Amino acid sequence: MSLARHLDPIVAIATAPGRGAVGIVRVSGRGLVALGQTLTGATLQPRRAHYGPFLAADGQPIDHGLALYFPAPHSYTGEDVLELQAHGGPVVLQLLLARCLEVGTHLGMRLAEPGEFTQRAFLNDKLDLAQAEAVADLIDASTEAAARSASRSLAGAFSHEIDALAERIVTLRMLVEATLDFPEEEIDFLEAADARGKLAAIQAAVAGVLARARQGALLREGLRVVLAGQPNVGKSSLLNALAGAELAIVTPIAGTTRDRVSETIQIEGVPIHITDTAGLRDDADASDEVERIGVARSWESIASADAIVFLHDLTRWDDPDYQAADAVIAQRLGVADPARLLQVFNKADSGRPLPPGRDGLCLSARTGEGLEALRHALLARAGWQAAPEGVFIARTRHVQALRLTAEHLAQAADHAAQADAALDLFAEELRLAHQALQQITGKFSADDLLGEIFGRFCIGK
Ligand SMILES: Nc1nc2c(c(=O)[nH]1)N(C=O)[C@@H](CNc1ccc(C(=O)N[C@@H](CCC(=O)O)C(=O)O)cc1)CN2
Ligand SMILES: Nc1nc2c(ncn2[C@@H]2O[C@H](COP(=O)(O)OP(=O)(O)OP(=O)(O)O)[C@@H](O)[C@H]2O)c(=O)[nH]1
Ligand SMILES: [K+]
Repeated sequence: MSLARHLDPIVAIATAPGRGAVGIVRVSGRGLVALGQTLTGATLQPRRAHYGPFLAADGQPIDHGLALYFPAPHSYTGEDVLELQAHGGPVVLQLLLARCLEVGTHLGMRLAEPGEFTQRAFLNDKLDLAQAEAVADLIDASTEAAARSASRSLAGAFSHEIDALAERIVTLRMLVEATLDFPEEEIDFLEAADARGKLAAIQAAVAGVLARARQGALLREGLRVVLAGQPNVGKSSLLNALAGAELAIVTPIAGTTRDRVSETIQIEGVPIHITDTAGLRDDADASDEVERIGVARSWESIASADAIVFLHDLTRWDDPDYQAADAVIAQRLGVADPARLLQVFNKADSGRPLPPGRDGLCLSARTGEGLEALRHALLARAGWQAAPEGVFIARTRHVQALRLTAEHLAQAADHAAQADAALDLFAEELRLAHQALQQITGKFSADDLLGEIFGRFCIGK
């Protein structure tokens, strides 16, 4: 992105759509002193709230509110930032937005694209890429633990770990590359500098960060669980019992929306997206298109689920029709990876034991007995183990970059282990490991990656 382009002032409503006590219109760019002057009729002091009118073209106030001016580089974006904090009505905010565009025409003022304020913060080195992503993850967090972790990542907890690893790889690379210039010393180099020992220590550190990033990604993405089973086995009752006081904070983001067939709960702060697959049984004789689509969706959620809870009814186990219908579902679920399947027997309060020859968890959605065991089984299936305090938020992208780093380091170790170790190959693997690691903080990244990351932000962020 050229310098000239990211100096174009941008403007957006920063607060959520709809009515609110206060609403903010935010501008970032250059030449904002004059803009503030025209809009408020006053000379704004840096970083000091100014109360007064926001003026329309005819000199009449659109509203009275607080104006805040942050001169570059000491602002969120690193550019001049002007905030108009008005009364939070949609019409007031639209009028202010239009007024900013009007007054800023000669500056090239335009509406901001989603994530563009944060993208500018990234381009101006206010935030690295992992921190910028954490901004979005903080806003989208559906549990308290996810929000706390995102906040830690935003403050730099994750980035610092990555930078420290990168630093250690750089030190080793410098040693190796210095030696490459003196071929006669190559033979002794690996011994003298304890390159193998240093590499092993870095590998261990990468493995540690990778394990924590996996936990962070789990906090962000959550676990997708599908409830499968015949009608009346107690799927809804189980969902309600699990939800109980543990409903995650529900947000309007696609996928965490609570509706008839899907709900997000939390277990130890891990978001658990549960989908009920009502209608599973009927797909063979689905009577209409709507039903067929419903059934197809059920199978889609099963295909993409991290865990499938196959629920059975202990009180009907002796009924041959019930068993036959269960077998049909079992057969269809059998195509799914058996490691994802949890066999769960409901209505244990009836006093019926686990059917002979069957393996699974017995519980009662009615009394709550056995629920704790199910919660633990779900978390274990997810691979959750960390205490939320030590966790930073992370994304699949980060986990993949760390895996790639670990692979290149392992390759480097292989080269170093050979009797006639090829130092140039060793050096090349270290370079690739370093590059993979830097993708996380965006010090090495492709433009299309940036577009993809910032394009998913909400408008005004
Ligand atoms: N009104 C308002 N509230 C907000 C934001 C905002 O843009 N406006 N934020 C937007 O996301 C978040 C806060 N993020 C911010 C980050 C840095 C700076 C800032 O002025 N940084 C300067 C000075 C730092 C300092 O004094 O220590 C700098 O980095 O140089 C401001 C807001 C949340 N709350
Ligand atoms: N005794 C006993 N009855 C239960 C238990 N859980 C659910 N039930 C009863 O079983 C019946 C069916 O429960 P639901 O939760 O509606 O079952 P479902 O699987 O969601 O049913 P569909 O929505 O038709 O698929 C209700 O009468 C519940 O009260 C339990 O743990 N013990
Ligand atoms: K039901």
